[in-house]
Amino acid sequence: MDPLLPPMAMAREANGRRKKPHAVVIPYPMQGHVIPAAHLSLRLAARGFAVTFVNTESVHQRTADALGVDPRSYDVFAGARCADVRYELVSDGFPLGFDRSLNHDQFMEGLLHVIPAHMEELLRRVVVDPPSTCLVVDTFFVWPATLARKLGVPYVSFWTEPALIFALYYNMDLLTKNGHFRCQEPRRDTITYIPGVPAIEPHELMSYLQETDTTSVVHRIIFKAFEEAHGADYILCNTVEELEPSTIAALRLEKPFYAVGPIFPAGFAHSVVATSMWAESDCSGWLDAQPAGSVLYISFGSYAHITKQELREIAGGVLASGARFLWVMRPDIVSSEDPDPLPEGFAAASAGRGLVVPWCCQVEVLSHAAVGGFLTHCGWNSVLESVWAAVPMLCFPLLTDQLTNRRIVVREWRVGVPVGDRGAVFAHEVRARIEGVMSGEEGEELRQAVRKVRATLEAAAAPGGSSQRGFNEFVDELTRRCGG
Ligand SMILES: O=c1ccn([C@@H]2O[C@H](COP(=O)(O)OP(=O)(O)O[C@H]3O[C@H](CO)[C@@H](O)[C@H](O)[C@H]3O)[C@@H](O)[C@H]2O)c(=O)[nH]1
Repeated sequence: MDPLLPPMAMAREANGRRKKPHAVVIPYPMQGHVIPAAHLSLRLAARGFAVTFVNTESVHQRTADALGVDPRSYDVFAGARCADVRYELVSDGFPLGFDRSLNHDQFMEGLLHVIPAHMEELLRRVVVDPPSTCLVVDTFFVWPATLARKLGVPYVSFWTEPALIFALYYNMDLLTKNGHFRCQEPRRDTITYIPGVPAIEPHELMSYLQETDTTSVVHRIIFKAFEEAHGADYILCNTVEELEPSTIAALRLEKPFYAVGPIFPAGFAHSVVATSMWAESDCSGWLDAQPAGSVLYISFGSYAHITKQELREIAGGVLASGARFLWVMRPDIVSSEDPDPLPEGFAAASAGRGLVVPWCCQVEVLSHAAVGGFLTHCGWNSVLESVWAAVPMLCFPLLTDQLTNRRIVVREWRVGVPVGDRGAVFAHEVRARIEGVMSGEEGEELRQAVRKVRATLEAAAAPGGSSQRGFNEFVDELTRRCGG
């Protein structure tokens, strides 16, 4: 009996039964990636996998700090006691006190050049029985196919964004060949040649594919990560088959591709795992006191920054609209060096109808009856959560997939409206859009549309639905391959 095997696996081996398959789940060390990976882990554990979940020491420390608990004795999965999830930590190469938000590019260089060595060391320790193990690793990492091959285990590439985004990155060579990417003067006409992808405009591409300087550290990460994705054995995606059928069908010609979304906490608004990297303010008392559907929820996620000028325009629009609002003002939203970036006088001018907090439990807020609209940066988790809560969106994408996600929200599903672009967002437009969504006829149409998309998500997630079937197929395949 191998003393390093998880206890459940040992018990089964001793009983002479099949070994449990072992999934090592490694999220990208960012909030929007850790949350779905944690819930995916619980799902895998519920289906008979022994799971090892790997957080970076930094994410771990921040989660413990957010909860006010001692990081030395804390396990993110402590609240999910019966789940067979072991919790491991790995260094990302930087000291815990290093400000990864302020020093973004330096941190990214670490993810490109330093973390792979730490991951290899960790995996050599936790992959004790390669035939029963698979790596379920975030697609944005630059090492998983290479390391999986070295260790003799399959690489499941976990994609936390829409299939559309995966397809565009996966086919960067086609974009390059056709002159839409990686050239000084990219073509501006519609892109019609990516397999399975409906016609898409260049300005709807992810921000990194719109940039002409492709030497940035993020570009280098994306190029390497998708080289690795080409070597993946399986793709697991937080999307829904019915919402992206042609794209998923085309990707299936390349790889086994499983659409298993939306990946949420089991009860949606209440999670048994604590994943927040900022302390959550309790907004329920304030929300309880607001009329149904009257509150605009505003948040730009965990990663992107906005400029002070953009913030000023948005704040001006929010004030002028007269709407009630709950605004998540992440302490580094402009920069860690400017923790209070709202315009002077904003608090006084909005007293009595607005609440500004550094962080909250977003799924709980979106589920509250008082919330009637979501001004969002269109991070994919936020989009899925907003649809699930049947809340229409006002879209102000900041970077990366968010620009493409806006197209899905506004043009494909018609469950949201745009409110300007980077560097071109204006208070009068923000005001008009808020009024339209919160109280106008437009809002009613959007609410009807969002209920329809929600029904699609719900059907996919229900027993017998496409995402459940996809997950079952994935579990069966991995159990067959890793079940000993
Ligand atoms: O006050 C808050 C704000 C956010 N959240 C949660 O944090 C997550 C944020 O995820 P997301 O909306 O996807 O935004 P980002 O944090 O910006 O996520 C990154 O990761 C996503 C998934 O890959 C990408 O789609 C985004 O563009 C990328 O910036 C969601 O689950 C929210 O519920 C909270 O719990 N409280």
